[in-house]
Amino acid sequence: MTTTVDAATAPAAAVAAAGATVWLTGLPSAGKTTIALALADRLRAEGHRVEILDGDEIRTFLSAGLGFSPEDRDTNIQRIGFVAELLASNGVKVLAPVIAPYAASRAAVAARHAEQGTPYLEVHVATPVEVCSERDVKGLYAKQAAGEISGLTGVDDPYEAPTAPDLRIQAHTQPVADSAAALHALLTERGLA
Ligand SMILES: Nc1ncnc2c1ncn2[C@@H]1O[C@H](COP(=O)(O)OS(=O)(=O)O)[C@@H](OP(=O)(O)O)[C@H]1O
Ligand SMILES: Nc1ncnc2c1ncn2[C@@H]1O[C@H](COP(=O)(O)OP(=O)(O)O)[C@@H](O)[C@H]1O
Repeated sequence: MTTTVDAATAPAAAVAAAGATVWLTGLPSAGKTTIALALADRLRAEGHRVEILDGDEIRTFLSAGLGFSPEDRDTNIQRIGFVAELLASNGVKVLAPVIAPYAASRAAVAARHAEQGTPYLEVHVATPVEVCSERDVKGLYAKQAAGEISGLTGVDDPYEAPTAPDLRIQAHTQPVADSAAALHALLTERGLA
């Protein structure tokens, strides 16, 4: 059973009360967090309850001690997916700007949501690695190039791009507001905003 609300007929209050998880997957510095923050502002202004489960922050608490091996990344994703589903099934719009490089990990999160009848949207923030490495918000690309770190997603570690996301955003070709608007339109189309 799905909890998605029919946008055409549902009152605004019901749409605002419908929970969902929106997972923004993409490379480091792709713009996942920036777009999630812009969408969160808009949703909150419209009366939605919103939580952002940011990969970076989660690794400080919920996933403290985990590294970036395939196993640790999967554990991280499943933990975030678990919390996201709990929140979403209680009426929260959950935005997860988390790399989630492996298709199987993402599929497991989607399956958990499907089992519970909780709406789940996969969004690929498809900024190319050349643009991400120029932005290099945290200096990781420079460190990898200098040989100070290895295993950087999209450079010397895998990134399995989604083959059929609910939405693929060419985020580098448009302003942040347009990316957030595209995501908002998707939520509206699904009866979630
Ligand atoms: N080796 C390596 N590869 C990828 N990312 C790295 C690495 N080391 C540190 N970081 C920084 O960790 C931030 C959070 O990563 P995530 O939890 O989203 O990664 S994962 O989904 O578990 O793969 C991630 O945050 P974002 O840049 O916001 O995506 C990175 O900045
Ligand atoms: N068109 C754009 N869309 C999204 N972010 C952009 C864009 N142009 C520049 N940026 C910048 O790129 C950086 C992306 O960083 P961030 O959102 O933390 O990425 P991620 O969460 O994917 O690691 C931010 O500093 C943001 O201001």
